[in-house]
Amino acid sequence: MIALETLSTNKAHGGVQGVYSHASAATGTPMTFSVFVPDHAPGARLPVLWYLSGLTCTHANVTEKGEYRAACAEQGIIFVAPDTSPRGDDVADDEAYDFGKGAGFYVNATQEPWAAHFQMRRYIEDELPALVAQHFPVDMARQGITGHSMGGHGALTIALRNPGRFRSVSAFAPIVSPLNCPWGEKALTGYIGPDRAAWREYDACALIDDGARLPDLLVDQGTADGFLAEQLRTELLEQAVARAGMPSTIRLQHGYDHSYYFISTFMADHVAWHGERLKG
Ligand SMILES: N[C@@H](CCC(=O)N[C@@H](CSC=O)C(=O)NCC(=O)O)C(=O)O
Repeated sequence: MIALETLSTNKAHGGVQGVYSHASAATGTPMTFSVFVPDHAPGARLPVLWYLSGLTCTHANVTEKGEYRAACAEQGIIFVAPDTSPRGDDVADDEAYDFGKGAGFYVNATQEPWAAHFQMRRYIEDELPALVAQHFPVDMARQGITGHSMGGHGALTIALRNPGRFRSVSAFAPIVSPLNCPWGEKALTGYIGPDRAAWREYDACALIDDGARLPDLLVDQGTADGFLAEQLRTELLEQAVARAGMPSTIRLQHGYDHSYYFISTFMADHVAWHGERLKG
């Protein structure tokens, strides 16, 4: 069994909100994540919703500001929030907020100096699920995934690359095409290198164009989001799902920005949407 250190636990909405740390083989660093486990019958196994956070975040942003616990308690869903990058003094970094620590982009870096620790795809796709399955009462046949901004990009691309693994997929204000926005071009050039063909497995629109499909999809995007026009480019996802004939619900929410005020407003909707698909 992989060792897990409990950093804190607090009773909330009848369940337990915990924060945990472990030594990650994928990143070669300690990694911290949070888990909310609703109250449940002894021996019961609950569905799990993975939430991937955006640029500059740790597990703490959504844990403190995401307002998911009441909805998860009602739906009986375990909510897991990982960090967004490896951390530590020997981990490469960049002065900018959109590259390096806090900006792992859910990729396996191949370029130096990033490759040694920036293996967030492997961490999120393989290592953390195995760890969570060992330590928490999850039913791994009932997984959903969501995320915000860079984390929305992570949720979409991980789900598209792993058909059948997630029964439900949603996103809040996701980066939909790193090939076509400055955040994505900078991060993928740095982590993966200049060959843009190698970026396609990290681009939701390219994955859909290349044949990947989801059973359906929920996206909420605020119209007053300052990143919408240049970075998020929701219209590219609308075009990709239309080309593919892929069922999706992409909602433009009038007047909402990119913050956790927006995320927390629609969090219960997303948890309920996942709950419908994760039942039984
Ligand atoms: N500091 C930056 C903006 C950083 C930012 O807005 N981060 C978002 C995610 S953006 C895409 O991944 C976030 O979730 N921040 C944490 C929070 O608690 O709000 C700037 O000044 O432009």
